[in-house]
Amino acid sequence: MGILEQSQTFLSLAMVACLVYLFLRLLLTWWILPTRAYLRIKRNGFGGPTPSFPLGNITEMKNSKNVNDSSLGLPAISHDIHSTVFPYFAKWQKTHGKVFIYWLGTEPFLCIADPEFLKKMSSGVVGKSWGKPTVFKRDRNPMFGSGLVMVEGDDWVRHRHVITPAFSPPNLKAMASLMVEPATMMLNKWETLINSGQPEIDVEREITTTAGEIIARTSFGLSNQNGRQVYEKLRALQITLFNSNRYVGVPFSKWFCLKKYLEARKLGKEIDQLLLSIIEDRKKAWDGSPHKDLLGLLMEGSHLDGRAGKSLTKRELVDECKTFFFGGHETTALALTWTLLLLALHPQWQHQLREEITEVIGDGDDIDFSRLSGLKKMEWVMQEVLRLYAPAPNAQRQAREDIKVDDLIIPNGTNIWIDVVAMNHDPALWGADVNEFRPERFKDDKLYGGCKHKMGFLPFGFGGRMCVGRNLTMMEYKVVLSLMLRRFSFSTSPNYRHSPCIMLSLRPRYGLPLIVEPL
Ligand code: HEM
Repeated sequence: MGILEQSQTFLSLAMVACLVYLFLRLLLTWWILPTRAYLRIKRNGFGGPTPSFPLGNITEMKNSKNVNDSSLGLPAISHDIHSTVFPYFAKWQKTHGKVFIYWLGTEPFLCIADPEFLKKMSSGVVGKSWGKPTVFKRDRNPMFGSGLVMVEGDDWVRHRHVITPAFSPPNLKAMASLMVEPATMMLNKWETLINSGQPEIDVEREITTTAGEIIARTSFGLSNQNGRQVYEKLRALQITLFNSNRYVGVPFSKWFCLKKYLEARKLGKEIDQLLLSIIEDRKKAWDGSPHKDLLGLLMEGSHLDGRAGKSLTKRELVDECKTFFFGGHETTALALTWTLLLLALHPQWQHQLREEITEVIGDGDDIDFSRLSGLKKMEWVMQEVLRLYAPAPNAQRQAREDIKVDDLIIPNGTNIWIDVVAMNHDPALWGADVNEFRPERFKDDKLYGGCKHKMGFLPFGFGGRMCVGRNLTMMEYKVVLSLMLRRFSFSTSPNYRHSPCIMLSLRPRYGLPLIVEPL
């Protein structure tokens, strides 16, 4: 055999070896490991719908009927939404109970809507020992990168250690003033629209834009051109990622929407560059007095000197800015949006809140931020809205060790999906009036609203990984709602179609048109 033939044979063998290796790896990743994990979980006796390869239960999920998708207008409004937003979970729960296994592509998930099981499962696991499902990390990388939502272990401890002080009450108070201008601009625009004969306003779209502007100001500032560009590109990234019909967990699914994927990657890189340039500019201009936004506070907390174990790198700061934007903007906007729907449906509560605002913070143009904590009824309303229409409809985890629950073992690597909406609408936890809007249930029990189990109401998650931005949200909610209720009253529009749906968060599928009238 000549040298040429020998090298050709060698190349062919090498190619075959590569293909065999690739095939075995894929088999291992998509079939053997998940099946092994599944069998280990199933050994505990959990049931669940039968999966198929490679979609798991996705086909059934996509084909499930949204039973309340009403085009019937107002009479059809029901707050009993679990079977509307998660029809497949509602169905599987009836057959398999409140803890069962379902599959996203080749990834098995343990779905939990039983607070006692959740309590037992999480009691021995500290924040740093929880993982986040790898399959979501890949999917959401352009949004969160290695930000707090996704990091694990000692990295999570380090991030949380630097980030938590930025959300301290004095820092939040300084941020409150950044919220007033965008909210007032939105309200001025509403007044102009009403004066020009358009009293019906899609408040969801308006509030989402304003909340985006607020979170951008509070996260990294919008005072220079780069800040504004980051904000615009972050919004474009969000639309790009969530307009694609994704098949999370399905092998090669990324390639089905390659164009969107490449677009998101390009936007992601541009955003990173802009944020890096903001960080560099601030570093150069550093005079010891930090900007009062979150990035400024994190840079101060990090000193950017690379002290191991105590600081965040520039790359990590970039990811945290993106995390605040994506974690904090839509959730808060949706809390406000659903509040306006419920207040429009319950004018007596609208009236009560307006009275409270006048009593506690007065009815001038300014807001004394130190008085916001006196808005107690507004807090009950917020809690009740988060219960009926949880903007974060689930919490997710991945076990990083075997977890014992009584005689059962949740094996290392198990993906966990906590069905918050199911628990919030469970009559066994809340009583027969579970689907009624009754903010007063939080009067004597401001944290749990009389829920029969302390793990049954988790609007901001649980344990060490509970939402770091919850006090910022509470402040924004009070500032923006006070400004709105001082100037306008809200009533329902016949054009509203009640169809809550999940697009990462829980949102009104067709927006929220309301009739807005100046007071
Ligand atoms: C109504 C508004 C909000 C809701 C309903 C909400 C809900 C949640 C939930 C359910 C979690 C997961 C907790 C867990 O896994 O146990 C979470 C985590 C998180 N949230 Fe929020 N959130 C809101 C607003 C915000 C805001 C305004 C920010 C930041 C500016 C923020 C930043 C974060 C971060 C960084 C995490 C990750 C915490 C960690 O893993 O240590 N959130 N949030």
